[in-house]
Amino acid sequence: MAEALPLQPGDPRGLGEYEITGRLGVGEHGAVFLGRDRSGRKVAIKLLHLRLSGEPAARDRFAGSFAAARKVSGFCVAGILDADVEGGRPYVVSEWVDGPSLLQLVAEEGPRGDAVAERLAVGTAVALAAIHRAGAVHHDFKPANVLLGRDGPRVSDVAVTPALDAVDAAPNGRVSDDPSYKAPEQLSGIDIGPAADVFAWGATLLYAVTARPPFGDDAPTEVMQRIMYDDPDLSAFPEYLRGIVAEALAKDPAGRPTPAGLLERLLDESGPLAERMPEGLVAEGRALARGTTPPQPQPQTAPAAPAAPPAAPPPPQPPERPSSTAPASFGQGAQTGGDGSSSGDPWPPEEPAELTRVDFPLPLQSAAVPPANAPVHEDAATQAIPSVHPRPQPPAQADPADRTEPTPHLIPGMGASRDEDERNSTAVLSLPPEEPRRGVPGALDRLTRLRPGNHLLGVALSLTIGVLVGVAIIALVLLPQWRDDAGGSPGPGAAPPDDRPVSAVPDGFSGTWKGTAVNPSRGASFPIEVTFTAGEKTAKAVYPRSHCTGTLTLTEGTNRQLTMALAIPKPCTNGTVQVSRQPDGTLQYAWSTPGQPQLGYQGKLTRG
Ligand SMILES: Nc1ncnc2c1ncn2[C@@H]1O[C@H](COP(=O)(O)OP(=O)(O)OP(=O)(O)O)[C@@H](O)[C@H]1O
Repeated sequence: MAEALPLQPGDPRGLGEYEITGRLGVGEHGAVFLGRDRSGRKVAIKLLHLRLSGEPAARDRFAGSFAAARKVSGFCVAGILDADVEGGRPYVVSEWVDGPSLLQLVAEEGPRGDAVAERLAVGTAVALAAIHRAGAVHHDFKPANVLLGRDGPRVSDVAVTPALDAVDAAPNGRVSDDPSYKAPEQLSGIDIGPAADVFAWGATLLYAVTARPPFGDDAPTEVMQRIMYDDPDLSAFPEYLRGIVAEALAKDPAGRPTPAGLLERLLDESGPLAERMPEGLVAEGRALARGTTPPQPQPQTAPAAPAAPPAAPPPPQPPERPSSTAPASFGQGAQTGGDGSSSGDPWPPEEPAELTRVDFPLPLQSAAVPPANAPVHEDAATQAIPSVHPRPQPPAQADPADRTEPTPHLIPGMGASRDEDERNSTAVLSLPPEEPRRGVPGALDRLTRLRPGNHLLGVALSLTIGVLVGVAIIALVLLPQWRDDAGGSPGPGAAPPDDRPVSAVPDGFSGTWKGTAVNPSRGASFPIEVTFTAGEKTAKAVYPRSHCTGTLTLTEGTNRQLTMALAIPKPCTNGTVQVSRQPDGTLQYAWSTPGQPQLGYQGKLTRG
């Protein structure tokens, strides 16, 4: 690969004090040129697609974002040398790195082996630790920004994204960006901090060992969905790296190690990596892990590395011939471990492993647990046990046995005390106060006020009234409820039908419903199909784009709204679903999972 491509018509020949000599490439934020400073040193100059407003505050914010980044020193960073925001087109000058990006190398030569993975892991963790230690963040760490110099990996584009964010030129989570290496919090826009770089570190390493985007290569919305909910397959890592990468890819930023924490683990005395890394890198990494001043950057030459290759960056080589120019540690050349044994990619280069599609074996969230206070409907028989109190339930009434006021007995002479009997002899045959009188026909009401001539008549009247009251309760309260539970429509005058509880899917939900759910905070959307059958306790949920079919199980519901637990296989995610009938005849479908409201999505489904 040539050092740089020729300049094109329209490319600048100079920027400020820098002479432009060639083109290194074009990224999303602008073209990168090879240049020379006054001393003749080669530099990389990124000319940003950005016109800052004349507003001084925006320029200050933009320039300020580089202030911390310029303090970053270390052998694993392509250091920021200069940033100009005064001219018509801002540009950022950084150290030129003689080598391809990790993206280029893996795209051309396939997945890297264990030795490269571990060198990348340590080198880039050192870079991130140095960046964070300087008070900066990267926020666009990805394979394109890991440059493979002849002496090790170097992280480029430090502070460019935060600078653009500072002037609202690159809002986080923008759907047009490739989200593959963004952390969940960057997609949701909540709680974005240095931990996002650690997530990107894990995702970038996964790309290096699989040659596949860590969360698939579908549409950005699908990728975002997987970043938010799914754990990628890490089986391509050697065991000693797998656990560390898994922690780096934790969905919750608070659950991720810091770069210093990564280094502590990676360079642990008892671990296998330290002795395979260049001494200078180990010293720098351990100092960063301890929070002490790192030693002067040392070249990252591996302890027993083979003779350094020629200076030119590694071209994509045809497999027939060895790469004489590839970086010793990253290209096709053999890698040598600290013990002198070959621990790197062998020559001829290993065939890219027959990789299965990146898999997402475990849904993030376990099956949703219904709220603790949610009534658990058992079977239809127990559900049908009559309750004399129509729902919504009134406050629980005390057991009559606990009352201080004795309840008048229905049958005169059977009161709790003599006094009571006397009271009852003149004013009884009323219903107990807890029994609602509504629904008792007027004739019965009058009957209850009759003074009985003797106990026999009283007993007869009481029994008659009791039976009639029971019949009335059954007719007015229980029958409509039974009809509802069976999916029937409520009788006239039964109120309010929509809020009546059900233990099975009511008629109104019956059929197949289709629509699209969206997560507005992530700009993600995906189609959903749900099929309900009246009288069933479960329904079928299909997410066609992700090829998932799940089961919704009713946990609680009314004629209008059902709360259901969604059990669905990977790559989709379990959760709690609420479906509610809308006045316009549609269904509102809302998915959620406890404690993570930003992950929720919802949408309107129509029958069909
Ligand atoms: N400091 C550098 N030294 C050598 N080459 C560089 C340097 N910085 C960038 N490049 C090269 O320039 C090209 C474009 O880099 P750039 O950073 O713009 O890409 P990107 O990261 O994909 O884009 P963006 O960061 O804008 O999304 C890449 O091929 C990269 O290898």
